[in-house]
Amino acid sequence: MQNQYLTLDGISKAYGIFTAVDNISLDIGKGEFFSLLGPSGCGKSTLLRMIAGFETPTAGTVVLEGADVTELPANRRPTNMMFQSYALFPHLNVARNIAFGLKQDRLARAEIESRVSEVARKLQLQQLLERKPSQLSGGQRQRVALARALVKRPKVLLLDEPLGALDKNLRIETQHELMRLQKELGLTFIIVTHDQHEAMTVSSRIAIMQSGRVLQVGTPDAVYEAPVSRYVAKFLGEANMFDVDTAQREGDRVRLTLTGLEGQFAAKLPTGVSPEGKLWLSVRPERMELATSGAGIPGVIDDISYTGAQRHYRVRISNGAIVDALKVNTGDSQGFERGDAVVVRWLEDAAYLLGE
Ligand SMILES: Nc1ncnc2c1ncn2[C@@H]1O[C@H](COP(=O)(O)OP(=O)(O)OP(=O)(O)O)[C@@H](O)[C@H]1O
Repeated sequence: MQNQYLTLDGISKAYGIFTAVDNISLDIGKGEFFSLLGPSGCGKSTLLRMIAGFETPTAGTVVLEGADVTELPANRRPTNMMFQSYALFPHLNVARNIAFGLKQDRLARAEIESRVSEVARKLQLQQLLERKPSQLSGGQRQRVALARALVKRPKVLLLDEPLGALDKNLRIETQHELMRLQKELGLTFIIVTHDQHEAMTVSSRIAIMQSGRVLQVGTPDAVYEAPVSRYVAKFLGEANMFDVDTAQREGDRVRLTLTGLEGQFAAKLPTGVSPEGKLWLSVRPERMELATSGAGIPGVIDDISYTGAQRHYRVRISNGAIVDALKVNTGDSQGFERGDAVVVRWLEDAAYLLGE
């Protein structure tokens, strides 16, 4: 990771007896595009608001560039939050909306004008400065909301579900726009999202949260390829889970038997974890191989769905469970038909041993 820039050390936030954020420690590097990812209510907004200074932690510290900012109010921190576009002032034009925060800070008029025109140029808003928010498209409103946050020249930009209001195509376009801007400006972005695709697309690293805690932190690749638990694996896409009967550790690998299936299987252990309690062997659907014969678990194609780019096979295997296999549509193969007898198998490095 890059240099430690923003450090959260043992941060908690309790509301009465309810703990929304529970003892989180994180190091975020300068220039990172960092995502807080988790389901509704897991505490990601509360954590972001503590970084911003809108909430005070009940325990722990926030250190930015070596300075403890835990008790500093939001307007005195070098952070700024981008709010959803519906928070724009409807009666002010784009230029005035962007300038609003700078006026509040009592900057000189010439300084305000030059900053507004600079940010308008970066966000391609020059032609729209006289318009009111109601005269803009959703995507344009979003850019104004972003301009309003960036014009204050924060060192860390905080974004809480910034693209939630956009339709799918615009959302993808705006994700790329955000990535471009983040690189161009060299700023640190911290984004809150419950959308795993979004987090995977934009982030240098992701923190996956559940019930006020961080379960795993890593690059999109690392968390997808080597999740530390069943929960993380399922949250970041699809995963086949085979019930484990017995597990025997051999270094960073495990020898396994699986419920209702003959023979021995092997899996990797996620780094730094020794899963306990109920265990599963996990294989991603795109790593699942289907063949007509040879070694593997026998099964029958139960259902096929075709999504254009991919074929999704549901295979009923010999212990009665359903296995999902995804195949890229290369156009040159007919694939399998419903009712075909197949064997399913995977390369050993595609399998992980996971606990709850
Ligand atoms: N001011 C408050 N008083 C009491 N409880 C709160 C307060 N703010 C948040 N909470 C609770 O803390 C928990 C975490 O809320 P938070 O908004 O951080 O979740 P989130 O992960 O951002 O969810 P969402 O994606 O739905 O916004 C929730 O159960 C919420 O009800």
